[in-house]
Amino acid sequence: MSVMSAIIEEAHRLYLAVSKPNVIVHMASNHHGGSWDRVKRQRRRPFNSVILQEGVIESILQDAQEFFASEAWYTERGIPHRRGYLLYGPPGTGKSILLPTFYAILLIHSFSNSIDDFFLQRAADTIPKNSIFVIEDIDCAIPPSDADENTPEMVHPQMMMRGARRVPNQTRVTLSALLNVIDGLGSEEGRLFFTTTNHIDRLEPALIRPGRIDRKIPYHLATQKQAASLFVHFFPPSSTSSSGSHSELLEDGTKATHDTQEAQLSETFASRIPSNEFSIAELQGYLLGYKHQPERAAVEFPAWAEREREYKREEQEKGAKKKVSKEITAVKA
Ligand SMILES: Nc1ncnc2c1ncn2[C@@H]1O[C@H](COP(=O)(O)OP(=O)(O)OP(=O)(O)O)[C@@H](O)[C@H]1O
Repeated sequence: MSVMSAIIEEAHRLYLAVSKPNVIVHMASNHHGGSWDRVKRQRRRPFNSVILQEGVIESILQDAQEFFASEAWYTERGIPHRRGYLLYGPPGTGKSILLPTFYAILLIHSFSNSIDDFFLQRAADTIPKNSIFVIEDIDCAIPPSDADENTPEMVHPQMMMRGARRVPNQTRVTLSALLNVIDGLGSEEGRLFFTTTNHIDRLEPALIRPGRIDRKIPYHLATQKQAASLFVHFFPPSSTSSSGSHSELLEDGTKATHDTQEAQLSETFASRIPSNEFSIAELQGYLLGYKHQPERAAVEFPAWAEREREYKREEQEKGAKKKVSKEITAVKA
């Protein structure tokens, strides 16, 4: 082996050693007209920290593994070796966090006037091998078909949380360019393509037809079972087993084991969660206020939920008033 190839092999070995526990995230940037030059490394998220309905993660993984193992099958039949997944559902349900469970991803995650057809095509042409291509919030990729010049702005779904700021809707990507990019993904070697949306109903049917999107995976607001899992994730039995403080608060007394106490607390918490009303992100926000107080976290949710509902009602009313006054201004003008 030549010195040079030994060095290359060693560099490769080191790269693998360093990168494995991490996800390498390349983000599309327009510094050089559409390249993947913004790279960050983040810890690979363990699959078991993503709390989805039973079997969802396993089925995606199995599907992806089978896809990578069947390159020859695709080639023999002349079918592009590409597989597309659409993750759709309300904000804060875990669509984005599933992605860093894979090893390397390429991410286009915010569409603005800096992204146009040229940018998109160039980024797609330079996708490194063995990476997963992700377009977040694909409904924001192209302007809505009913947009007119009087629709100067829209709310980016990720901005709909508290403190939301309106952002200009000036994306310059066309549907045909987006379709070309997705169709071109299989032209070299196997590509997994993931995209997410909060609004599946707003997507052009052509964008999600089979062959472009092969699996549509719905995400939902939290069930009681997911709420219980999240609670256990926050307060694993081992983290509090040395502290006996919470045992006094349990109704059935002192004889219960710590594991049983934890299980009881998570059940208590889950029983207070109305199914399909709050997202996991919202429940997580609530639990963060009780990092070291599992007993209080388990029982105080209803009061918090009432305040949240009130807040959302007020926000909705404000939004409705704003819309009416905008319409009045438009009619006057
Ligand atoms: N299913 C879940 N399991 C574990 N944590 C979750 C889950 N859903 C949301 N979270 C937590 O909430 C945060 C937001 O989640 P994420 O960004 O994946 O939501 P999203 O569905 O992509 O939202 P959006 O549609 O607004 O982009 C995450 O950082 C994570 O900590």
